[in-house]
Amino acid sequence: MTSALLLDELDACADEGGLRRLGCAFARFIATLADVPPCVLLSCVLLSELESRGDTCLSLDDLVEDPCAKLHLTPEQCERLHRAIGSFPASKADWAQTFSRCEQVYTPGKTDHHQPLVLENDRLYLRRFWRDERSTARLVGMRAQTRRTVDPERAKALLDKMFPRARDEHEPDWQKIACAIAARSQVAIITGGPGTGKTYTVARLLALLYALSTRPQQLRFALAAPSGKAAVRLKQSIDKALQKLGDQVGGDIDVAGLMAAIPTSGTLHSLLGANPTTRAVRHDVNNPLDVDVLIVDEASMVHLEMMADVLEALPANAILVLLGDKDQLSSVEAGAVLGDLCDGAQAGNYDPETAEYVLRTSGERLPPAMVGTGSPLAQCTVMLRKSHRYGGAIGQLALAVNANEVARAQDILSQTADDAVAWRDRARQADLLDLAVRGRAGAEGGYARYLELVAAGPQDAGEAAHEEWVTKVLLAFDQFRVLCAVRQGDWGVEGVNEAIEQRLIQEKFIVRSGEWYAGRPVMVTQNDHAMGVFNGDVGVTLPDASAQKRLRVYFQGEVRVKSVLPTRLPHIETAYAMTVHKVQGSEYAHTVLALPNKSSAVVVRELIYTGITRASTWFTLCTPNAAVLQDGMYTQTKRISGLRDFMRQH
Ligand SMILES: Nc1ncnc2c1ncn2[C@@H]1O[C@H](COP(=O)(O)OP(=O)(O)OP(=O)(O)O)[C@@H](O)[C@H]1O
Repeated sequence: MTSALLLDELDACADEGGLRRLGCAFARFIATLADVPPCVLLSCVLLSELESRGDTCLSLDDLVEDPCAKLHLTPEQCERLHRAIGSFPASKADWAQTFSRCEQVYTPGKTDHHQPLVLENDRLYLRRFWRDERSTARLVGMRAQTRRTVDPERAKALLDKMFPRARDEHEPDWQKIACAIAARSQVAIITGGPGTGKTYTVARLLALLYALSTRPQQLRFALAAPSGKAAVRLKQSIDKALQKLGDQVGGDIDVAGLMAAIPTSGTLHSLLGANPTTRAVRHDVNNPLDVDVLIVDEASMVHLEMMADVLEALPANAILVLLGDKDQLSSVEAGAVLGDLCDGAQAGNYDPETAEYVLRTSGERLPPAMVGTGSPLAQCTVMLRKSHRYGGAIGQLALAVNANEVARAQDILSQTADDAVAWRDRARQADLLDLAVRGRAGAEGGYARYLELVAAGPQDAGEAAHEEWVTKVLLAFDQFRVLCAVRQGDWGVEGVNEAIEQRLIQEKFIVRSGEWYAGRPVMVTQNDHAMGVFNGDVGVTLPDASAQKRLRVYFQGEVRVKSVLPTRLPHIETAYAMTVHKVQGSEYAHTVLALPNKSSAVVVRELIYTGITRASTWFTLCTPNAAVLQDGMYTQTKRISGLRDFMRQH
């Protein structure tokens, strides 16, 4: 009876917009399977809500405090739920007992009936997240314990060639250390902020593996990233780094042979042969990937399910290298895998045996404070600590935000000596629109530049001139971007896009007669394999090369531009302004970050850090209310996950 009452109250909360319907439907489904106490049904709804926020499980500690508090409901709605439930288990042990008595909850050690819920390590899981966390921990743990044999003299000779030491350099060369460590590992993690040389390092790692291999011509490499754009960027950066390396090392390493052996880079979805509609993958433990070395870039964006799939599909003797910035926003979907795996990366936690190996193979001495005891994975993890891209204000600002030094961040933002950083505080939306159209003094950017190119059109008739023009327009558009933290309101991506469009019409940069017009930038919001466009791809609408001036949307492909008819793109949104989440893995010469006028759970330190580090040359912060910056910097997202605990068990 109370269960029925609770389910009705939950539906009422969903009707009022306070809860996702999916969670309520899940609770109803569980109630049809067995006689389940109301507090367990509420936990089902909570699990579903938490999943939508990126958590993989529900901690019993949170339940003891107040299960309703986590639901973000009104006090009145909470009271109704409390009334329907009656009383809650009083302690963590009582909650654990309630769950373990429930038929629909599996507790490891008991008979497994494939129940939809699982209780382990004082956490309640939906079964698929429990399975993925366990399997990720098991497979990463197994790989971390496997050592490959490396000839230390040969490795040192190669590493010395690839990383010549500057005379005045006294700090350890973490890039060289990363290569030495990764060369003996079946799984390696190379983490670091933007411009710390993750790609530079991995290009050298590939050269090292190639040169150390007894059968280099047969080595099968694969490069992948969570988004198409990041995949394209990875291959371009590796090619560039290898070309330079070839000039540096001459004939000592067959860099040309290596470059020929490296295929184009793709998304993780395409690597695994994922079916976009069913989530099924073609490659798994029974049909493993045909690779010896897999490099995954932007690993902070890889969600739990994807990481578990990659690990399952990778042959046991293949080398997996994860590259990413552990401090960036986590994946949109549930999990914070890279952050969890990099738990001790800052501290190092290297064993004396690792320190000795690193010294022998690279000549680098690990700082004594970082040597002690650590997990097997810590022996395979390296954090790069020196930015080669930012010496100035942007780098300092990113560091201050990351270290939660609010006053220092505000000082850097307020200084006027360095044009790289500017702060528009107490901004009105009109200030943001000025920035969006013309940029600011001391910094290039503003959408006027690419729209002037659009208006000028190709220099000549013919396909070649058209393609040259399209490439220039896409390049110019990609120099500048307005980023928003939220979706709704005057400072959200929807309102800002609309306002920028109106301003561009007023200033006659665009002529809009319908939904589609020349110059309209759009972002794809759903993968479309048939059209070859993927979630997050950004293109610009332009007249095609024919005399009819029919509009097409042009995207930068890996080698050439590709185009799609607007009518073939049902899932897009205008992209003058984009959310910070959507631009992870991208970089613009000038980035403008607009924060909303009220603090919210979305504006957190990782988001501000990720926004700042999208800028390569100029960064402008636009805040209607400076308190939102402060509040955001103080707040760090803590995704609930049991991966760290599972890792400790392996
Ligand atoms: N040891 C080094 N010596 C000289 N230049 C370097 C070194 N390491 C990196 N760089 C240069 O610094 C720039 C940034 O390096 P890279 O792109 O590898 O960094 P990243 O960490 O992969 O950046 P992102 O966060 O954008 O992915 C590149 O131009 C690279 O050539």
